[in-house]
Amino acid sequence: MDETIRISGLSKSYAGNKVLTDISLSVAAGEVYGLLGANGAGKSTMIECILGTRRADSGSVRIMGLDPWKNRKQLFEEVGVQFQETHYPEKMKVRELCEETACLYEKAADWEMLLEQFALGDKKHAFIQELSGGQKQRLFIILALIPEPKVVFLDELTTGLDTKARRSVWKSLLRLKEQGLTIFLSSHFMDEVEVLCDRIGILKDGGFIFTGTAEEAMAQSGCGRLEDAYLWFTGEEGTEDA
Ligand SMILES: Nc1ncnc2c1ncn2[C@@H]1O[C@H](COP(=O)(O)OP(=O)(O)OP(=O)(O)O)[C@@H](O)[C@H]1O
Repeated sequence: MDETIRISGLSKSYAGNKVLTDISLSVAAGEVYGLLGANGAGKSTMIECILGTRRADSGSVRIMGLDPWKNRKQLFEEVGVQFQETHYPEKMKVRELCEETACLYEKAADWEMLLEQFALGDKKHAFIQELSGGQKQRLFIILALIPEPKVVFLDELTTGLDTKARRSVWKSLLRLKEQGLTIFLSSHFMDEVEVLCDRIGILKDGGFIFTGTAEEAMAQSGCGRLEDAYLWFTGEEGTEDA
């Protein structure tokens, strides 16, 4: 197995509150890994600690053998990132943002083709502030793909997208997966996870309460649907109105 991401003993606290405790994980080349967990479970923290945009308290991370702290520049030539909250100047046009992003990389994808692929071709000359929430989300995915990455991190991939846009994003990502892209994503949508992910990890109380395939999650829980299996593992079902 060619390993793309290796995480060993990753821990992170905020002001003494433990969010991640001794997390270890390995993601193979070409694999799509889905990180699941309730709001506040630590998914974004984990992605940020993996990428080195947030300092973990302990543990080590290697992405394609590179240390995100020590080999930052080299790493970000190979890694695409879409963060959950991304702020870009609103007075900038879509075309300008894509061009500027492409300039940062030695080799860059054909962003005009990506705009077409993600149904934003007609928004090339629009200001970012004129885009809807879902259109911005798709633009952020495109920006993550501009470096022609070997691995891409997508935090809450399709939050805010309508049904058609979600399906179109899935299709594009499956095409990229076929071409060998490794994808690490977080999601709250079980249908999405079932379509895209080879393996999932469910975070709760700082650690993984399940790792394996969606089928294994359903078999272990005795649930016929992934959403029910997820609720079974997390114990979230029926807790809201109790
Ligand atoms: N900068 C910070 N300072 C203090 N606490 C933080 C900080 N960032 C996150 N937290 C806390 O850490 C916990 C994990 O947050 P995180 O954003 O990683 O969760 P998440 O699983 O991505 O949640 P969501 O699904 O809501 O996006 C939460 O309790 C959050 O309040």
